[in-house]
Amino acid sequence: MAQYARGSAVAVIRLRNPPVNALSRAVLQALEDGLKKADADPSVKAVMICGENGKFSAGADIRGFSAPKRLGGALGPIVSLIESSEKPVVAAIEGVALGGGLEVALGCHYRVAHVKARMGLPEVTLGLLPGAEGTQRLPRLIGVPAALDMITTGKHIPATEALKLGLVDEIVEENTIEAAIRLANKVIGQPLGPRRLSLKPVPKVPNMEAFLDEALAKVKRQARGCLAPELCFQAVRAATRSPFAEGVRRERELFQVLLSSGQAQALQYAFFAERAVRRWATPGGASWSSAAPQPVRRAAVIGLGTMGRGIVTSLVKANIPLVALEQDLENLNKGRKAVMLLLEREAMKMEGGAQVLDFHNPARLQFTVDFDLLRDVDLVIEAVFENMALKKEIFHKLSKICKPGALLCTNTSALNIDEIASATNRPQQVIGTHFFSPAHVMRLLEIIYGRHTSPTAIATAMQLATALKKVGVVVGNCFGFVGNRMMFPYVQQAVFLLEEGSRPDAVDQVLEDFGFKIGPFRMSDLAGLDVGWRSRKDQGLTGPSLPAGTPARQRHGQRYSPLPDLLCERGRFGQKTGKGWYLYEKAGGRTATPDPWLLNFLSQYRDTHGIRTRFIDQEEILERCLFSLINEGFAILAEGIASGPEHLDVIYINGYGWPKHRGGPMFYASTVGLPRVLAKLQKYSEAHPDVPGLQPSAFLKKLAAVGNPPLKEWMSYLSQQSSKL
Ligand SMILES: CC(C)(COP(=O)(O)OP(=O)(O)OC[C@H]1O[C@@H](n2cnc3c(N)ncnc32)[C@H](O)[C@@H]1OP(=O)(O)O)[C@@H](O)C(=O)NCCC(=O)NCCSC(=O)/C=C/CCCCCCCCCCCCC(=O)O
Repeated sequence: MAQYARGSAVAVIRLRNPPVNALSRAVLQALEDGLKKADADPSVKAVMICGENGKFSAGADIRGFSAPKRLGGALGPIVSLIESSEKPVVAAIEGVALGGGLEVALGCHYRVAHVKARMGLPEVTLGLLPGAEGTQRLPRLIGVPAALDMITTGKHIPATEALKLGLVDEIVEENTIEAAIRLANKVIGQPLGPRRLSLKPVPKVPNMEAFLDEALAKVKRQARGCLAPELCFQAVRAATRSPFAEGVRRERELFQVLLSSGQAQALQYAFFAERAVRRWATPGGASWSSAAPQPVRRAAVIGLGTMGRGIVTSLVKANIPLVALEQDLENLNKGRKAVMLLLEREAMKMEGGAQVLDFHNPARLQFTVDFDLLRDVDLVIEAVFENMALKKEIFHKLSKICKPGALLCTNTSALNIDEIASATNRPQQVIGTHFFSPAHVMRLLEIIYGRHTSPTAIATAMQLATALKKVGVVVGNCFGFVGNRMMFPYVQQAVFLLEEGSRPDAVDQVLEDFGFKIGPFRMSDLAGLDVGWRSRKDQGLTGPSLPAGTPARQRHGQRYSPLPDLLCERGRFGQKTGKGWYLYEKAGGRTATPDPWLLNFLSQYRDTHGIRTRFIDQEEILERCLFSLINEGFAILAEGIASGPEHLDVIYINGYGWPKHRGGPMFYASTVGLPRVLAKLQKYSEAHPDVPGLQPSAFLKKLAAVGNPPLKEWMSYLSQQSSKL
């Protein structure tokens, strides 16, 4: 709600809806009532609008957008009411003024912000646009280029930048409310016409149309199939072409298009899913609500390869003092140089730069080859090569050296956490922390608990994720955990499609058109084909340990494609060697071009194995890749490896380039409809009976059989299923 109070000549309207003062129906009604009351009271000469508990407002109540009676245009008229007030209205912006919250502030005649406040119009990230006249007022206040940037990206800007842009009139370090009341008193009686944004012209840009054409091309390039950025652009363009009232009409039309779009539903689902995964739970009964994290005052990272360097950079950026350890001086010096380079680059992007990060100070970042320096750290992240024997050796050493309470984390993408923990005297403090490359950039942190991992250890790893500004997702221990386990059947299908007649660029194109940042073959070339090759050799699927007489295209009675192994045997590791599934301009090059050699090689391969080349259409490519990945997701849920479909979706959006506007694989399955996913899997499985990844999971079958329930009810159908944990 909003609380109305009158002190001296300034009436105060305080938005109140904890925790972020979202604009619900009740808040809007109270805001409107407060404005009318102030208007009717002759002793009130000015109005100040602020938010409860140091937050102005995080905007419209997002849950309201999917409510049966949606409120689209409900806020615009209230913003107009504020602007048309004959008494000056001042916004006191503390904490955040986002979305509809900022639009309320734009209706005010003056804006005072606390220096630590953040402002933005993030509707685009929810598949919407600022539908309370924000697309028409903001360009009039800060100009078209800056407004377009804020509205089409949804970025939050700090108060200091808002002041430079002219978005706020004043920033203060002390009491924002007092400063706003002071300003309100000062401006009583001054003309309000020049302060009404709807009356201002949109500032001219030299050659506006050329500027807009270029801006549109950029927006389209970055949107990759997401609708909202382009419609945000169109709404701002309307401000440059039409009078205010007409621009508002256009904004409303576009808002309604977005509001009813599947993309908006997917993006809003993703918003809440990211928050839901913070409330982790394990089948054993441990949960976020009862487990308390341990403080991490000092950490250590072991191994300064690609992953270790990124992890060190992340910890430094999070202001956690640490020791970085390598096995010998040569690797240490190489690693130190690379880390320093990364940190210099990161510092350049930050206000205050290197001084803020303080990474030249050995008390904050110490490089060593001496394990003894790990005695007093609170947490260690081991990030060495994916080799079980090596990891066990390190964990054995750690359990002897580290203090009893230290948390021992292993950065692994697939290895068994329990086996690693078995090398220590404290398996309850061993946990998997699967970072994604580059570790200082990628937001996902998969947190894997083992059989003995304590709730405190999980809570501490989750707290670490928050400190590193990452999304931590707690999952159980199985080969590949959640992300890579779902990725295996996806990549497997992609390779099978090549065997049957497709081409790497055709498969990639279909998945990139779907919205993936990068298709499976480009991804594999980027990551390095040798990584999977090594793992397959370790598993005895290829290489010298493969028993003589094993059929080329079969392992353990199932279909297997040796294609990736054959490329590796020819030294084609991807970008690093200049050739893999594609050809690159040089070793380390990034421009992928289809390689005639590979196409010829594929055709010879098919001849050798008697495979009849057939045309494979886009639908089959998409369905076989995505539905096999989704199918594995259902198996993971049934086994209790993840506690809900939101976990899988958050992992895929933040770690695997899944297009956010499609909500994640499990949300996508819910939009396709589970009976359809099931029917397609059954069809493909009949055609390829030797591919277990295409055989529909029992959980999917059950959900389809009970009538395709909504995603949020799926887990309730598991009660009768057996959990492996
Ligand atoms: C930066 C944040 C604000 C805070 O971040 P942080 O401190 O990390 O905290 P969080 O964990 O993210 O959030 C805390 C909890 O608050 C919930 N939350 C946050 N914002 C909203 C919101 N806008 N609506 C609902 N709930 C919100 C969040 O889910 C957490 O709770 P939980 O853990 O999930 O339980 C950060 O939260 C953030 O970035 N928030 C989103 C900001 C944003 O995107 N704002 C834009 C919203 S869209 C908008 O404003 C559109 C305007 C166009 C015009 C619309 C006109 C219609 C208005 C009428 C609406 C009427 C609704 C009817 C409902 C009813 O019946 O009453």
